[in-house]
Amino acid sequence: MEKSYFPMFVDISEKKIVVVGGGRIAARRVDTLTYFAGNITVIAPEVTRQLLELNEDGRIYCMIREYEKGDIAGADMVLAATDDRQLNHSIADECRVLEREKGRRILFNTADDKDLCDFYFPSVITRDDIVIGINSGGRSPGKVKQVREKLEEKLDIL
Ligand SMILES: C[C@@]1(CC(=O)O)C2=NC(=C\c3[nH]c(c(CCC(=O)O)c3CC(=O)O)Cc3[nH]c(c(CC(=O)O)c3CCC(=O)O)/C=C3\N/C(=C\2)[C@@H](CCC(=O)O)[C@]3(C)CC(=O)O)/[C@H]1CCC(=O)O
Ligand SMILES: NC(=O)c1ccc[n+]([C@@H]2O[C@H](COP(=O)([O-])OP(=O)(O)OC[C@H]3O[C@@H](n4cnc5c(N)ncnc54)[C@H](O)[C@@H]3O)[C@@H](O)[C@H]2O)c1
Repeated sequence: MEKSYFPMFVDISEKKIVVVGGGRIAARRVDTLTYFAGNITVIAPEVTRQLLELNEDGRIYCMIREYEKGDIAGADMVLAATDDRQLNHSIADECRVLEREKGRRILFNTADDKDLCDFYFPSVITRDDIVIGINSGGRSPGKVKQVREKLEEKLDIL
């Protein structure tokens, strides 16, 4: 049976979030996360201008260097979004080892392999107190984007 993912609205305001990678996808996700979370670290040798600005404003903390094993040790949530598939996968393994050996509970997401994710990154619309999350269970991310754009148009005329 095809799985569907439950839209659970979770308090991540004080969770420690580590994002590995600082390109287009990481920047898009960090932009969304800053609305919900106050403890975000980005680790990458190269980061987008948008991420640098968030760092300068003190909204996130950027470590401008390559990922090193152990960087995720204290994290509650980890997003791997590098263009190095092997690295993304080895961070997934590192999370699983920390869980097994240290009893840690880390929510892991990687942008390049839906089968390794504990959760999927949603498409998000925020309007005043309303938060809308959209997801297709990993089957149609392109369609999810279109639905978000259509909903935003409708909300704009309300
Ligand atoms: C919602 C959004 C959030 C965000 O990313 O911010 C998001 N993907 C978005 C867009 C998008 N993704 C892709 C394209 C180009 C192709 C196309 O057009 O189809 C576009 C369009 C674009 O970028 O324009 C390619 C892609 N996506 C995934 C893989 C890997 C795989 O399937 O295994 C690959 C191949 C990568 C490769 O080539 O290696 C996987 C995932 N992408 C997810 C989320 C998760 C649940 C998705 C769902 O709900 O089904 C999931 C499962 C896991 C995760 O990443 O959390 C965002 C729309 C935001 C918005 O605009 O509102
Ligand atoms: N889930 C999605 O929506 C989606 C959509 C398109 C692509 N992708 C996947 O996401 C990946 C990233 O895409 P992008 O467009 O952001 O790529 P990008 O090339 O813009 O960025 C890659 C980032 O990874 C960083 N990086 C590389 N090696 C690193 C290391 N050793 N340690 C830390 N950071 C390192 C780079 O410095 C850079 O910041 C793609 O390779 C693709 O597999 C996912």
